[in-house]
Amino acid sequence: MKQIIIATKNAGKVKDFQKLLEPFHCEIKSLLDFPEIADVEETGTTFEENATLKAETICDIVQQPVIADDSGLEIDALNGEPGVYSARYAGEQKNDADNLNKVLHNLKETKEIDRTARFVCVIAIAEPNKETIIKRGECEGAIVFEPKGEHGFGYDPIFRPKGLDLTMAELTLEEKNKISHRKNALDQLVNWVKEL
Ligand SMILES: O=P(O)(O)OP(=O)(O)OP(=O)(O)OC[C@H]1O[C@@H](n2cnc3c(O)ncnc32)[C@H](O)[C@@H]1O
Ligand SMILES: [Mg+2]
Repeated sequence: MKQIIIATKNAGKVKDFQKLLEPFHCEIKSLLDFPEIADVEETGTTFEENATLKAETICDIVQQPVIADDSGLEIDALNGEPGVYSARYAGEQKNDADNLNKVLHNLKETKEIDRTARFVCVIAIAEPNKETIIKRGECEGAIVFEPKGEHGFGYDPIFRPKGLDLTMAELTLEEKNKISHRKNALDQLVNWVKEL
């Protein structure tokens, strides 16, 4: 069975990818299986730069196909913040609850109609001696006023996908994976994943 390494230490992303990649019958590993590999410093200013950096750095180390994901939440009323800085929005500790509470605080004067936002996911696939492939997926929606739901991770409890009356965290993993930014990015990479 072919093995793909997801260059992330985020357990929520690993779960998303495990489910999304199930149809391809490959063995999924992540950096949680390689605790000796240090975090890649995300020095880029775009999702594309950071996804490429993570994929290529880890591919250099493991010498096998690597998928990296750089993602985040863009909020229109905050000029696109937290954006590429989503993981550390409320500080270096990278705490999901702190991050979403900071968003709610910064939007407390913002009316429902102005709370539009989108999740962005850029996936980079790096393979030894091949050019890295990069694709972007998005999921449009809005920021609610109170966190709701127990599923998912990160900002899921405060993000309501467009057309739904539920937050992303109130959806099951299967339901999230039909509409998510990560699904929309991976859909463009199906051919590459099949050939890995
Ligand atoms: O860099 P890696 O190791 O992959 O893990 P990370 O958690 O640092 O990941 P990013 O740098 O890509 O930052 C992504 C941020 O956006 C959030 N995020 C990404 N995808 C999400 C999703 O599907 N649902 C909710 N929040 C998400 C996530 O919680 C982080 O705060
Ligand atoms: Mg990160």
